[in-house]
Amino acid sequence: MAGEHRLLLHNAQQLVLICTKGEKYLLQAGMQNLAVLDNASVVIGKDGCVKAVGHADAIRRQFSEASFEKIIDCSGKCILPGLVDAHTHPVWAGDRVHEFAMKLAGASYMDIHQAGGGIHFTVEHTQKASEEELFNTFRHRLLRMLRAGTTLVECKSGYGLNLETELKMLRVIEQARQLLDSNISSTYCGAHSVPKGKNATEATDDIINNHLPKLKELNLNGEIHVNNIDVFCEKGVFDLNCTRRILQAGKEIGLQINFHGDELHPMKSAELGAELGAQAISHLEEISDEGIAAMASAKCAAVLLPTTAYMLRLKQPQARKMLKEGVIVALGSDFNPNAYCYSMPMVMHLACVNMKMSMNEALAAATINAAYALGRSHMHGSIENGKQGDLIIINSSRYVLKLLFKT
Ligand SMILES: N=CN[C@@H](CCC(=O)O)C(=O)O
Ligand SMILES: [Zn+2]
Repeated sequence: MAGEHRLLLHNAQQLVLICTKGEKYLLQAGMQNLAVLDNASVVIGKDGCVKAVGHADAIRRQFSEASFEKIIDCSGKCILPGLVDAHTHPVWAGDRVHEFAMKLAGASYMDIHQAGGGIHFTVEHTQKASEEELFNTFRHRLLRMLRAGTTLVECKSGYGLNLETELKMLRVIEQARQLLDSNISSTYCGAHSVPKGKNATEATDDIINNHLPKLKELNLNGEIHVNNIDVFCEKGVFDLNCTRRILQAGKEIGLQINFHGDELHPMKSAELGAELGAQAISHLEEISDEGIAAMASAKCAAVLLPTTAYMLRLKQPQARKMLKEGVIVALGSDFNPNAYCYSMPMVMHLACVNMKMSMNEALAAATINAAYALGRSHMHGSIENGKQGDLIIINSSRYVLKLLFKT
């Protein structure tokens, strides 16, 4: 029987399952006690899903008569589920290296934004760029992410702001979804900034009256597949009221709420997200105690972004307090022209050093919990029967050594 199954990975020194009971997310206790098998094997079926996983001897017995298209000897190596990056801005043109110099000289993120730079600078360049140019740079970035172990990545629009360019970005994301190996969760982020010539209320009206109906139409006829709606809820950008209106309207057309909140100023974004049934909120450096409690009881994931606090010299998000209070903590790279990091191993490393997460907590946050933040943990984020067989093999006998220590 030739190639009855697609793949056998056998004899791994460590096989990091993450969890084993179909958990949709892990809270602190579960994150600290990840499921790991020593001397184990995994079988991937023709459909690309996990068929069996277990101790090497048991798999050998169970599949003694079976044939495989490919067999990889993983002796001395570790197998993990593909990493999940729950927050990126990967489609854009025009670099912002000049702003790094301004920041090093003391300018804040908002100083640059209010002077017309930052997101506005990227919008200007992205509006002018062709779809082909955007696709080519995006493709390169996704491949770099894949090489660093990311197999599911959230990708935002948000450097268009006008309908035409937002749709151009979403088409580019759609093209990558169809042509490349990475799994993508696509996010409409037309409220990433208030476009020049409009105030926040006018921009909000434009999004609700013009952008969202068009997205609904294109989603329904299958031209694009947008999964999430995002808003930059921040002082001087979109206030709580505009944010509420946009997120609510997005939810009404079937999008999951997943937005930027409580980053530079306390906005009560966490409380709003919990109230609206958000799947996730990102950043949260300035979250209130009430916001932490509300997110814990609403099962709304906190997507923490260690590169942002590092690059902008912000205070660190309170990962330890969130974990203690029962929040589902996930991680993202926040890859964008201001935080140029493709690597989830580096993000996990920063989460350990700067946010005081343990190595196991960081790995759970970059796998099952990041998948939950995207509403995809039924198929991604752990190695369990029936889930997508996106795996990484690392050339190390202990996963902590190579993945979290030597990033
Ligand atoms: N804070 C808003 N958005 C991005 C930054 C985007 C940009 O500066 O281009 C973030 O998540 O960090
Ligand atoms: Zn962001």
